[in-house]
Amino acid sequence: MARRDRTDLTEAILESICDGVFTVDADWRISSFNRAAERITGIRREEAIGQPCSEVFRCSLCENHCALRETLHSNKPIVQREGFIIRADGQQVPISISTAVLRDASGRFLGGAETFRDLSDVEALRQALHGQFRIGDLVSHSPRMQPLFELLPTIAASRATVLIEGETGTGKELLARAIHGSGAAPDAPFVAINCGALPDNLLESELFGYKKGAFTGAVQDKPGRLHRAGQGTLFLDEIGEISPALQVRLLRVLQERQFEPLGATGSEPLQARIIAATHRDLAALVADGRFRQDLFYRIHVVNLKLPPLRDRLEDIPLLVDHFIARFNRLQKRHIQGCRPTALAALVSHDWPGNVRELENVIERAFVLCQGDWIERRHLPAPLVPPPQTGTAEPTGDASALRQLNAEHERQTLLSALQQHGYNRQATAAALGIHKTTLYRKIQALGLELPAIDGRRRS
Ligand SMILES: Nc1ncnc2c1ncn2[C@@H]1O[C@H](COP(=O)(O)OP(=O)(O)OP(=O)(O)O)[C@@H](O)[C@H]1O
Repeated sequence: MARRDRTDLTEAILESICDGVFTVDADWRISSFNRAAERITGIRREEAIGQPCSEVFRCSLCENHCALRETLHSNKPIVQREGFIIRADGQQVPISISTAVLRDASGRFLGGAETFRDLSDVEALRQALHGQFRIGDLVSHSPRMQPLFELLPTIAASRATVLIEGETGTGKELLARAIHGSGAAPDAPFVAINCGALPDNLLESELFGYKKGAFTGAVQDKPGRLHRAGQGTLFLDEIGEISPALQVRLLRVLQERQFEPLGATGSEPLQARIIAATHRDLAALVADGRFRQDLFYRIHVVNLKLPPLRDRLEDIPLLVDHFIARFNRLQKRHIQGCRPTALAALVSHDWPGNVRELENVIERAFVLCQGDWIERRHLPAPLVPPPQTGTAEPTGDASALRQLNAEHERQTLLSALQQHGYNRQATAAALGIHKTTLYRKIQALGLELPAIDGRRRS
């Protein structure tokens, strides 16, 4: 075969494989970059060729564990080393890397070749196996949230009215959006209104809308949110705050599935699905006579309860990673994670503001953190109180405290292991404990570590 034909054939093969492939010359500049590499990294070939590979291929291994550098030094290929890259859009993509030295027919050194495989699907499966759930933007791996995630597709497929209960910041609106987004009409409008934020008459006109001339100042028709939600979802946040008069009007709308804008001569059909939410105990409000029982039953058809964050501490590391990834994407930053001591402080906090408070704490840490890792000093004072003096015994339920400490220790160990690629020697050194102590703790806490090369490390 002629030399030119051989080159064309090699190029055709490179373009047809679904793993990313790039080659570097002796100066570490990229000399070829296939189509799959463009897809996985989000960087176009024209932008990549001729650039130093570490500027294009921003990989977690680049700095200390560059596989290609190791191969070029040792002359030995590396097969499927795991790491992640930061795509051009800031998204983190898990990959596995294999490397080889490139030589011509006479054995002359040409450079190196790296192939990399997108492990996003594998990682998603792995997360599913480890009990992580995600619907829309809502993430959790708490057993307390599991029934909710299991029910969600069935609830989303129905048009039943839903009542979501949960403390402030637990994700009620996010859950409502997830139900809407997983339903039959995800592209239909999702219209939210906070019933606790508006005075009665304004809330009424916002909900029902009005016709021109309905009152002084009504110079033109204004459709209400019941109308604007169309065939989508109307989210009534803080439903527990509406006045008795408006409770009656709302009850009629739900019973008759129609509503009348102020000043209208006829009624309009209600097409939207209603999802209501409250941070109050609505049944207690009914018992106190402050919320109508008949309306309660109308909106209580499906009832979902979001547990507070302090009752699902195991979600904190996952949520922290989730928010770090989001802020990295939004702010074009490359923060890698939280140091174990910072994570331990986060797990020990009570979170009265729930997930929203955690999100704010991470956002604040992004402002203060100039390096790659969020540390304890980047957290606000209430989370890192100065060391206690005195010898007073801790008060409260001892078993709850023990449980919290175990969870705290579990998260600290897991995070440290993760940061050191599950290398026990390095993890023990970082934590300042002996390797056998680390091993004992792993056993005692029943930590399941990921299988690597078919072996399970524990
Ligand atoms: N499980 C979760 N996964 C990811 N993000 C979450 C989760 N729960 C809450 N959040 C985030 O926390 C913040 C607060 O959530 P949301 O507004 O849905 O809470 P809420 O219960 O409706 O609050 P409020 O009662 O104050 O109206 C949002 O930015 C949301 O994206």
